[in-house]
Amino acid sequence: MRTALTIAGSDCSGGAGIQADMKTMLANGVYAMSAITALTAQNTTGVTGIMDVTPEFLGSQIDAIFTDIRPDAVKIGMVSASPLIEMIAGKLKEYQAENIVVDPVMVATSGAKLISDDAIETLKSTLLPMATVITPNIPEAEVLFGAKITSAKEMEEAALMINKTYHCAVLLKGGHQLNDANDLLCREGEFKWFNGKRIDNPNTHGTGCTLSSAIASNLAKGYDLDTAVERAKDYISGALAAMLDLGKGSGPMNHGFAVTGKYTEMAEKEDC
Ligand SMILES: Nc1ncnc2c1ncn2[C@@H]1O[C@H](COP(=O)(O)OP(=O)(O)OP(=O)(O)O)[C@@H](O)[C@H]1O
Ligand SMILES: Cc1ncc(COP(=O)(O)O)c(N)n1
Repeated sequence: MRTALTIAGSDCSGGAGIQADMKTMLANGVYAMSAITALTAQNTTGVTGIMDVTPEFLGSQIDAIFTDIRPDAVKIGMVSASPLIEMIAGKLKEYQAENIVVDPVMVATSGAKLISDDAIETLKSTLLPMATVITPNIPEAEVLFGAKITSAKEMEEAALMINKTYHCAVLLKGGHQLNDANDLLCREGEFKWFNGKRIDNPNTHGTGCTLSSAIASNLAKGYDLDTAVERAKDYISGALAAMLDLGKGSGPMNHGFAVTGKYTEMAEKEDC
């Protein structure tokens, strides 16, 4: 079985972060592992607390994983502080990790800031250049681009600049701000649009985490980047279309929509 690692923060309410990543990896048929960067106290309405792990303990988790079960792909999500980012970059270099997907998480859907300003600079100088692909949404791409993005044309300008500056492929997500379902991949100066069908679902907590983990899972299985993105978009569309409705705010998706069989049949039959 192929394996994938998520290095990210925990979302105790289960819709984003490590929890979304591992559900996504399971649903996409790979063995999921995690190195936790921070505990968050959050739910669908907001984040009430963040407790970072120490860089040393994060390093110990990554060592424990790579010295035993080598991941075929690594997804990196919320990392709030520079020393944690430096630890991740050092360890991934040491172990020559492959298929690195960086979701440059900066602000939660609920509005909470999940990264410090100096950590953004460290992210730019250390982790982005190591990535196979990075997956910013519009506000994150604006931080990397240094200007507002208000149209598909400006998405192309921003993606090209980010691709050239950080020497990594960029999947710029149209997302909630611009066109919801249409994302732009820029690799080696070439563009490819992935046009998804917009699903009318207000429950989008964890969409970014889910998409990046689905891409990592498909890279782990050996698909090329275009195919991995195509399959990841298909998966997230299914998870959104399942129309789960939980919590008082922007709720989580049903990551298990395609997981069917003996152990899920009661929930399917009785809608419980
Ligand atoms: N309503 C929707 N219908 C279909 N696809 C969507 C919809 N909303 C988002 N997506 C897709 O979900 C993926 C995640 O994009 P999004 O821009 O929501 O990420 P994000 O802003 O980082 O997410 P979040 O911060 O909520 O975790 C993208 O592929 C995007 O096109
Ligand atoms: C631990 C963690 N990581 C990432 C996100 C971003 O996800 P979203 O923007 O959907 O809230 C989050 N809320 N929590």
